[in-house]
Amino acid sequence: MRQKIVAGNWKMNNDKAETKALIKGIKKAIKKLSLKNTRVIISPSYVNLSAAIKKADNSKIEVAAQNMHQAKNGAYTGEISADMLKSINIETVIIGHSERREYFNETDAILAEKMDAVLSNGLEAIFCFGEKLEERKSENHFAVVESQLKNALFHLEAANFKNIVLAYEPVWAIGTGETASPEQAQEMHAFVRETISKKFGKEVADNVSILYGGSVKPANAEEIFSKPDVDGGLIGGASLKAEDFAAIIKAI
Ligand SMILES: O=C[C@H](O)COP(=O)(O)O
Repeated sequence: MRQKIVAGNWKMNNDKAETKALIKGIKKAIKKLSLKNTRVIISPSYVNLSAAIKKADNSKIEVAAQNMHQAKNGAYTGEISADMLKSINIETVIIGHSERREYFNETDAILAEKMDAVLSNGLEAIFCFGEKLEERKSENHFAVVESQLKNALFHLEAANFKNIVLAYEPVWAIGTGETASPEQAQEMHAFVRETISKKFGKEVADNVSILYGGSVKPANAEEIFSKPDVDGGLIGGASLKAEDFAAIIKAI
């Protein structure tokens, strides 16, 4: 079912004490919100996932991982498997963030394997995609996004989309302070929904949540979230301050 979602991607920030303190702050700040049909997700680093789950227990906050390896187990030094995440009660994983694509060479083919691993393990994926600045400037942004979706998702079954959240993150808007305009976000989200509809049918497309990510702040969240095909946000920098994150949640 299509849901409103505000997800915070903490990236490589916050040690254990900071993780617990930030969760405490978010819990306090959102305590009185009704959050009907709205999910709040945070995504701390691997080493703090267990502490985060414990701290977020009995609250409105879900905890997700930022990445996962596609293999079941084996000689992959430094990597984390689905079984390991499941063993600490993680149910959601971010896949395909542009920083993983850029700095860790995660290709569409690898991301397709990661999606298979996430879904076959009964986990939920927040699948990220989005064009780079030069691709937008050369007006190739729709083609780039279409190919990212095709290459990583089009081998899946329609039923898999029950466990997929999409996150459009134009790379030029991540951490730059430059946000896609609400119109640009809406235009791309509508295109993504149409692309999903053509391949998997209207019901799947109507029910999938599509988040926008890229310099979402308390000041611009409401306008971006007001667009009909924008179902929420994947928040980086502004998710690291409880008041800012709470203000973005309120904006939904
Ligand atoms: O995953 C989150 C995005 O990379 C957005 O980051 P940002 O809000 O700091 O621009």
